[in-house]
Amino acid sequence: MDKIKIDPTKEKNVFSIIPDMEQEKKKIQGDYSLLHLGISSIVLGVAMNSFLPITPLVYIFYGIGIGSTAFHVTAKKQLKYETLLKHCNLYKGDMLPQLHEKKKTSYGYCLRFSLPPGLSSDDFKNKKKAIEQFLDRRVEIKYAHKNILLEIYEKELQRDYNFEVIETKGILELVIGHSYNGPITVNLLDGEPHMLIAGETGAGKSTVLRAILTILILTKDPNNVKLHLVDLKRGAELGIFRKCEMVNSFSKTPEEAEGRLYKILMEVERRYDLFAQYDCVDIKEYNKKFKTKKLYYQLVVIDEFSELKKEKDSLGIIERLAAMARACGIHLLISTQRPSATVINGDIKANVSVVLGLKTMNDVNSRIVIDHDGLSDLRGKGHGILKHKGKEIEIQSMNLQPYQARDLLKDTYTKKDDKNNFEPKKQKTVAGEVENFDFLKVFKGDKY
Ligand SMILES: Nc1ncnc2c1ncn2[C@@H]1O[C@H](COP(=O)(O)OP(=O)(O)OP(=O)(O)O)[C@@H](O)[C@H]1O
Repeated sequence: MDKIKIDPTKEKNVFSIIPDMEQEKKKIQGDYSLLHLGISSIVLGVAMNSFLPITPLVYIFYGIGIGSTAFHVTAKKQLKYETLLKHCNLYKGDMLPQLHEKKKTSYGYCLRFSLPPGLSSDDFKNKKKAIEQFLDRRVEIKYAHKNILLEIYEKELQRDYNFEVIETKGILELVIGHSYNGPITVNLLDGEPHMLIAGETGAGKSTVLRAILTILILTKDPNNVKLHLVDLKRGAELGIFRKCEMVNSFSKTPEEAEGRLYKILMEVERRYDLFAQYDCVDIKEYNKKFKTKKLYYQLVVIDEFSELKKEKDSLGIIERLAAMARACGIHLLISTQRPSATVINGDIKANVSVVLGLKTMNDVNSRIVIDHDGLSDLRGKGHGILKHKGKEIEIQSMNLQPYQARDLLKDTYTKKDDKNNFEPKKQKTVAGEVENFDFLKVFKGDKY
């Protein structure tokens, strides 16, 4: 590890400990004379303006003033990063990483560099501490598409957010947590229909899922949304929701889950037939046409969906649902603690585009989840990166413990719960919803 004792705010110190930086020092001094020229020109322009009528000369002074001040500021910024890279030995021969983009973000800045031949992303990552000392800021270094992303944090995200019920407008607009700019929501009816939550054990998947579902149940009309819960930890995590009116089915084992998924797939097919019959393109149009026989939206929630691979058809059905269910109002919210390439395969990735990446064990898993490193550096306990609509947002989920959720939900418990078995209340079928069809007979053996 490099030992550097400098005050990063004072360039003087930097140059005094790095002898080959003398030239940089001269350049910056040159830029300061530009700044002086800029300021004096503006002052002269203002002075002339108050004594003389506006003349072209005044404009020339203003022009020189503004131009040279701007040049000074840009050159100084550029030099700051060049100095940083040189100071941290991040160059090869006389080639520095090239700065391609500097973006203002909710947390500070993100710089995108390409690397010169011979310099690797690991070289960059090994210098994380040195860069942090130089900039006096927390940084994250990520590798994405052959570029290095250097995220500079001007602010820190709070570590603990108490749970609060946040109302959202959309029928399936989920509250994920807090970012630097306040609560963050994802509307599954607005372009990106399915969501994945991935992270190692203890990363906070169950807690964030609990908070999302509690808010959904407390704030949305159960006549518009129904939930299918699949909890392959034998019902231990999602069990607190099973008696809620909004919950349509609850599966605790891979076999039960497979049966339920077949049934949901049949419902997808039935809805497509309905749309074809009544000349509608999707659920929105259908519900507009048939106001008294509306189809409800369905959210299929699967906690630990990698467990489903024991039932050979289940992953295939999930892939199929992810690919075709959106137009008919059926959406997926799936979580896994095994973000391997076989679980989060190409089909899932292509169709489940909203991703909440929580802490992962290593960079390989991070790349599988969000396409670049970074998740292994998170703090855990609900600290995550949300990928949504082409953006990435650092979030902290709200802390909702099971006993708190149970307390909040008790008024929504409308179902009997005998010996832990879920007895779904006989649903009034909407527009002839599939209920008692022998789906297994029909689908077993079919290829999905
Ligand atoms: N947003 C949060 N704020 C504070 N503490 C949290 C938060 N999320 C999770 N935790 C704490 O972190 C621990 C692990 O959380 P949780 O059980 O949700 O993780 P998990 O990813 O579901 O783990 P597993 O896969 O082993 O079930 C718990 O003690 C929980 O209280």
